[in-house]
Amino acid sequence: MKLKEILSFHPFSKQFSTLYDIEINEIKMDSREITNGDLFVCINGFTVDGHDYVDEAIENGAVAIVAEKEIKVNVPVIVVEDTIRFLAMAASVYYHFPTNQVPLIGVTGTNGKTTITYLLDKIYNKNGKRTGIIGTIQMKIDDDIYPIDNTTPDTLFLQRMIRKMVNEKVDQVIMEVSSHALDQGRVYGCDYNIAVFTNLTQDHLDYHSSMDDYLRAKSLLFAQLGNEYHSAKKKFAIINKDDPASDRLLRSTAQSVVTYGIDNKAMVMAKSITLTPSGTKFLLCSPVGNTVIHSKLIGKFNVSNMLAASAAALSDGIPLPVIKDALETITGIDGRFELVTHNHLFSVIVDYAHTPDSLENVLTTIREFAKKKVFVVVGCGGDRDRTKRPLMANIALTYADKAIFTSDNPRTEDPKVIIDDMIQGLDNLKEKYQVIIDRKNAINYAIQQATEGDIILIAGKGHETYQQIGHTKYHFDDREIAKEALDNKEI
Ligand SMILES: CC(=O)N[C@H]1[C@@H](OP(=O)(O)OP(=O)(O)OC[C@H]2O[C@@H](n3ccc(=O)[nH]c3=O)[C@H](O)[C@@H]2O)O[C@H](CO)[C@@H](O)[C@@H]1O[C@H](C)C(=O)N[C@@H](C)C(=O)N[C@H](CCC(=O)O)C(=O)O
Ligand SMILES: Nc1ncnc2c1ncn2[C@@H]1O[C@H](COP(=O)(O)OP(=O)(O)OP(=O)(O)O)[C@@H](O)[C@H]1O
Ligand SMILES: N[C@H](CCC[C@H](N)C(=O)O)C(=O)O
Ligand SMILES: [Mg+2]
Repeated sequence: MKLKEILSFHPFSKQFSTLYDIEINEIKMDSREITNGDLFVCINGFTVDGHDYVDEAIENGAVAIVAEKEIKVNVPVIVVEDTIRFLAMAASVYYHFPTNQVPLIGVTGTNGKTTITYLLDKIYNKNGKRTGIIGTIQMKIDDDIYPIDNTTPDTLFLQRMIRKMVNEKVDQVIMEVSSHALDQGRVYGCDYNIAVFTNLTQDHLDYHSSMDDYLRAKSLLFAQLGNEYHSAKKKFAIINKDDPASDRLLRSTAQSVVTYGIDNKAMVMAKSITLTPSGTKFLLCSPVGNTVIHSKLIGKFNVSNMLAASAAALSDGIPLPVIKDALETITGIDGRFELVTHNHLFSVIVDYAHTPDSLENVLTTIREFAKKKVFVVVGCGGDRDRTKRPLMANIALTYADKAIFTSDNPRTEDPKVIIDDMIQGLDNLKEKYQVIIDRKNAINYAIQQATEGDIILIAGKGHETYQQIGHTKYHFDDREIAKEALDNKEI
């Protein structure tokens, strides 16, 4: 595509029309990925400033540069106010506006995003639609899997992947939208037809300056739904009335709203809930009818997730019996409340709880069914919100009989310092916890200690198949380690 075409959205694009008749191979934001004929867009990031890599980009073959300041080089430089905004618009143009060509659901909130995207995936599949998913676990088109690094990828990758989905005739794209992505403009230009809000509880306060700032980021998804009622897509905001943030989000959009809730009056509700160790039963009540759901998913929080998915699907006109069929077919989500198979008389559960609220939800659920002792093996991620560490340790000790505090992904932090953050002020509860820095040893220890009827929760890493120490990811899978430990345990 010609550079002047990429620049067509620019407010002063006419001034480029004769100047920039250059053919662009691809748009790139990383100098290391530049090959001959690419356009390099300089992003001033959190770690480094892309403007410092212009020379490298040109050496690698960049034929033009987009920057926030004048740079003296021997290729054209287009100066813009905000390169992040430019990048998103340019990517949309370059990939021919893929999100205008396929319905797109965005799911945001602290917990439950991945779960809801997989519930929606099943519902749309049961409704005869081909789906594409983008989120924490992977990117997926039908059953083809593509690994991704972030829950919500950067603009270029995102637009490219949605273009791929459109080309492969996907009928519905379902994606998680993280607060980082909203804040960093990774989803600028995405044309959503449905935006779903799960809940807002503490996380990411290393990144957001306050809970209010965190909520502001989440609200951008709802603002992005737009104010016009005659666009090509019918648009709906799906809001959890059980969360105190719901009012603020409701006010962020002018589009139609569908509310859901368990404890507060909403349009889509769950009534007569029965929670058991092997599943959940509830009456799904909606404006188009009621139906009983027998689900294999465990815990009240998963009822909330099922309501969110149902509300979104109902707003899109999917019949209630299809929704029921899908919710009843799903046996579980990878690494979420996943029971590790065993021949022992105690249970091992691997779960992705890595926030105070999710840990509390999972542990209270387990506590309700536990007949004997509950063990929890848990750590906190490095280079992430430090203030959630003592909260998570407190929750572990409140609901479990014994906690083993260990490493999650330490990243560039000293794992011992992370655990010290967790256990600060807990000296009086020393007999209730053990510190074992090595996660494998911690899991082994818990499994050795457990006896008949006990439950062990291994929290924080769920589906992850790596442990990140420093900048390196080593193979590590809680489920594999637990199975190995179970095999070695003498009965
Ligand atoms: C804090 C944060 O969000 N950082 C994101 C940010 O990276 P950054 O600002 O540090 O980038 P940088 O390294 O400073 O580089 C700046 C620019 O220079 C370029 N560069 C850099 C080096 C070089 O040699 N040449 C070069 O051109 C880079 O390509 C980039 O364009 O922009 C990158 C590209 O979009 C992201 O991949 C990166 O996510 C990092 C990896 C990350 O860990 N993010 C986490 C916190 C995150 O986003 N998590 C959420 C999920 C959270 C949740 O809800 O649980 C997610 O969506 O995954
Ligand atoms: N609705 C919910 N409310 C509270 N906790 C939940 C809810 N749904 C799931 N959880 C807990 O949160 C964990 C993560 O769930 P899930 O992966 O669906 O959330 P997520 O929002 O995608 O997380 P991430 O921010 O890491 O992408 C689960 O393993 C479970 O412990
Ligand atoms: N998307 C989350 C995942 C956290 C998972 C946990 N295992 C950790 O490493 O802290 C984040 O990047 O904060
Ligand atoms: Mg997720």
